[in-house]
Amino acid sequence: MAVLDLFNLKGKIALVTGCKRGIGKAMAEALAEAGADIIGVSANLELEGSEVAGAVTALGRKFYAYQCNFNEREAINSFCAQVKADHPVIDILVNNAGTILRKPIAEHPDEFWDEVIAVNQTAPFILTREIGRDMIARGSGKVIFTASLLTFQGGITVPGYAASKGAIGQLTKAFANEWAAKGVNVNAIAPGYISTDNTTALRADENRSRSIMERIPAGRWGEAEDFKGPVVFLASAASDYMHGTVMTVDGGWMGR
Ligand SMILES: NC(=O)c1ccc[n+]([C@@H]2O[C@H](COP(=O)([O-])OP(=O)(O)OC[C@H]3O[C@@H](n4cnc5c(N)ncnc54)[C@H](O)[C@@H]3O)[C@@H](O)[C@H]2O)c1
Repeated sequence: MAVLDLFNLKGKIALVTGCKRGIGKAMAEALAEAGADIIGVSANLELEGSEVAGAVTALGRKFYAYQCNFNEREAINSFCAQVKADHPVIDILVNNAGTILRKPIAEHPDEFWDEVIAVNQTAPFILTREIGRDMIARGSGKVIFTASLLTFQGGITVPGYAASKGAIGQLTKAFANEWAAKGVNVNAIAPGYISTDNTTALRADENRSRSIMERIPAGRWGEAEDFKGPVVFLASAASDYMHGTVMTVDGGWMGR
């Protein structure tokens, strides 16, 4: 196969969670540019007529909008049943949706812990198990988890986030160990410090923002667009021999 054909996703269908904005939106658009139709899912009924839906359809690809609050276990189960009934074949699953709730550990409420673990850890586990089950039956599929620098580090005031993203690193390996021989690639992308709504407060704090930037070897914060290449790579035949990898996209932060 010619090398550029390895990245071609024509005829594939990709489910991207949390694709209304930020990294998920850039990834959905990139997968569509590479040829895939997109199933988008968001916590609210906000994807109908959204910018991402417009961008995907303008490329001549289909966009299917779904709603699911990943903080509700029953909603996840019904979403999985519905999307599998509507789309018997899903080739690519991108577990991007995530949330972060900050408070020092001594005052950290149970509700913060429960919500962050539910959205960042339990939902991607259930989705991957349910949608991946059909992938292993077919003998092909690509799963991409979204990790973080806090997959490797503890962070400050975000214990649930660090615990859930650490778990994502382990789940990536656990799924890969069972599914690599069944033709399904399971890998993760670990973003560094990226300019999205997730980091608005951090970037507004001039001192913290400057000290973060001084530690990034690339000398700049990341942008959502920096994830377009990595996601297409992990979703395509170009990465067929990659299993259980947590790929940092962090301007060099982890190597420092
Ligand atoms: N921005 C960064 O610096 C950074 C760093 C490391 C990891 N990440 C991870 O990258 C992913 C995308 O983050 P982003 O920066 O684009 O953030 P974002 O806040 O712009 O997007 C997060 C997405 O997740 C969705 N989401 C949140 N809670 C949900 C729920 N209960 N149910 C369903 N969907 C829900 C949101 O609707 C949104 O579309 C997340 O998993 C995040 O943890 C981001």
